[in-house]
Amino acid sequence: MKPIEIIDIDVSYGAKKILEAITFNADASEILGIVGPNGSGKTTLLKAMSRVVARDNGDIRLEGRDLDSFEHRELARRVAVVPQDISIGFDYSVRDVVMMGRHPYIGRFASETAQDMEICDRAMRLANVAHLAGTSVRDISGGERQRVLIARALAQEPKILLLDEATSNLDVSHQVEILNIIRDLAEEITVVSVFHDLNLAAHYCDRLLLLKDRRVYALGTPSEVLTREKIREVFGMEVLVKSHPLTGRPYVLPVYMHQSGSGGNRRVHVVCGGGTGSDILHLLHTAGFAVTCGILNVLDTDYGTAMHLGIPCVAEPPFHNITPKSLAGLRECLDGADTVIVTAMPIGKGNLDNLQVLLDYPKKPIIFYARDHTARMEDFTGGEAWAVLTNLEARGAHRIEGAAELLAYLSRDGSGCDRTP
Ligand SMILES: Nc1ncnc2c1ncn2[C@@H]1O[C@H](COP(=O)(O)OP(=O)(O)OP(=O)(O)O)[C@@H](O)[C@H]1O
Repeated sequence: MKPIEIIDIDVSYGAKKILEAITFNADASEILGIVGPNGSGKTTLLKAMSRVVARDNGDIRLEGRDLDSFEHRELARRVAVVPQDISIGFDYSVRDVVMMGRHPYIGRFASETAQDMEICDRAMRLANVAHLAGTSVRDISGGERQRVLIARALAQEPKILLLDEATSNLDVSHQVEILNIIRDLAEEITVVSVFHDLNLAAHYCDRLLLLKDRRVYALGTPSEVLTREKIREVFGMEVLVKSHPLTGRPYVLPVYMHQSGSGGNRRVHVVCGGGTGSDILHLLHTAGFAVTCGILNVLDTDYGTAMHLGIPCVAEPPFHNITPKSLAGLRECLDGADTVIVTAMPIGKGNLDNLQVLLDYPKKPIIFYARDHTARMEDFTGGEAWAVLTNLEARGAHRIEGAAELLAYLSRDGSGCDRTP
């Protein structure tokens, strides 16, 4: 029996449908993260799970029992909520607020027992607010208030803890401290938490539920849910997803670029290597060019960038010379390209073929690209390559320095491609 099962629920505010056909369950001893854009219904889902808002239809089962069948105090002994709104109306002390978590256990006319006090003290210690016990909640910071509400939820000794962005007001060290406490607690209870920070969600959650357009868009492990494609689809944001070097969990790096759309799907092939092409691979890809690249070694930084961006790349395994098969792949890319960009990079025997092939394309517009003045072709290119580059330059290939200038050039006449002198 699952601690909580949500079966095909719809939730509305008046005539406005907020959630539709939501189905999932949370396992014992797991942290399930709810992620999704602003307004996608994350808070509403938590409210439905704690019976703060009613569902239109569908079932919610707590320990196999209909959520609606629980008497109020009975429910409060099982489900605790840390809300997004951390305002506390009255002039209570921190200890009073945390002790409210014991109300479901204390009879209406009874007073708190030594055991209640002990649990309350422990909750305050865990949430690092014990030193504020006698202070009014009006006289503490937003982050401290958030920790007080976490302590109140812990004092409730719930089986299911629902957190609505419960660490959003905390500084980074308190965020990690609280989430580590919650991680430890989750060995005994079920935690369902809304996260805006996808990296915290990836680190702390066993599974993620991604909401989009009122529905469950994805449900699975952080690696299954936090993919480039899904994030682009749901958040409309270009990101790189890498594997955290210490934990192996995914981490998400936003690509802080506007989608200019100036590429108009025109085709550009980039000959690069050693990280000299990564900036323009991003730039051209996000600008809407149909980019290909290679030939690259699979250990090359630029190869990694191409793979993260989903750019087709002709590649060789480590420590291999360029094979006829790869050369054929390169020719295929060059045949289809409107423009070829060669980045300023060291060119030795291993990658000289990349350049020599270009001599077979006398009419193909070629740009020698350097990221900035510190990366000039002269500085980086090996002697043997120089003759090829000079030859290409004599045929009209020309130099561009800086990504902005490159993009401006490619966008200038709608092609940047038919300017063979
Ligand atoms: N009490 C309410 N009455 C009417 N509409 C509401 C109410 N509360 C929320 N909404 C609307 O429901 C939608 C979902 O809101 P909800 O707060 O669940 O989203 P969310 O994903 O938690 O958003 P955020 O990421 O901004 O916190 C929004 O369009 C919101 O404006």
